[in-house]
Amino acid sequence: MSNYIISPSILSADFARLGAEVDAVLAAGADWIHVDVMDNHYVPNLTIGPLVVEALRRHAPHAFLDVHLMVQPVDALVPAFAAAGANLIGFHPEASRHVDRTLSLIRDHGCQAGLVLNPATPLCHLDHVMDRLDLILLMSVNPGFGGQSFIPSTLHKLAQVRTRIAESGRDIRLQVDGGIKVDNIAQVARAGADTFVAGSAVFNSPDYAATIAAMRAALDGAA
Ligand SMILES: O=C(CO)[C@H](O)[C@H](O)COP(=O)(O)O
Ligand SMILES: [Fe+2]
Repeated sequence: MSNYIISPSILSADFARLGAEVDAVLAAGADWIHVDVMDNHYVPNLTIGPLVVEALRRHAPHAFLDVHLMVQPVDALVPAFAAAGANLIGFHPEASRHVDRTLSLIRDHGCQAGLVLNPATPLCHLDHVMDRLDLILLMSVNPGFGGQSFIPSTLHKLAQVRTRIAESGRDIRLQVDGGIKVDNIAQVARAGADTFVAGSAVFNSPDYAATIAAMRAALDGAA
C-alpha cells in the first residue's frame, strides 16, 4: 500500500455545502481533510474557527482533520481546536512565542503536532524540536490564499528536510502545501514529500475522484 497521503484543502470548497463537499472528497478517495484557519492578523485572510471544525467532526466522525493554523498567537486556540475534534494541529513558528511549549500543548490535548515553515522560513526552526514533531509542513506558497503557484525553491528545501527526518530516525510525515497539481505532484514526491495538500486542484475540478486518482497515478509513477 502506498505511504502517500492526499489531504484536500476545503479552502476551495463550496462553503455553503461544506458537509456535502467533505463527503464527496472522502468518497473520491481523499485520505485527510485539510482545514485552513486564517485570522486576518498572521495572514491577510479570515476563514474557519473551531465551530466549523466541531460541525465537520460531527458530520464526518471518522475523517482525519488536518488543521493548519495561520493564527497569532497560537496557544489560546489550541484547546478549542483540539476539543472541536482536530486530529493534527500545525502552526507557524513565527506565530508562537514558545515553539516547544506550543508543541507540548498540542500533544497534551491529544492531537498530533505539526510545524509549518513558510517559503522564506529557514530550516533552523526544526533544531531542538524534531523529537516533538509528528509532521513538518513546508509551504510552497506564501500563506493566506488558495490558488497560488508552486514556488520551485520548495523542492530543494523538501530534499533537505527529508535528509533531516532520515537522520532523526523518527517517523515524521513531510507535508507540502500550495500549488500542488496533477502535473507537479510526482516531482514534489521525488523531492521528498509524502503528504500533499491540494485545494484548488481538487475542488475546482469537475470530477474529484478522477483528479485524486490522477494524483495517485502520478505518485505511483514517482515511486
Ligand atoms: O494553506 C494554504 C494557503 O495558505 C492552503 O492550504 C493552500 O494554499 C491550498 O490551496 P491550493 O492547493 O489551491 O494552493
Ligand atoms: Fe494549508
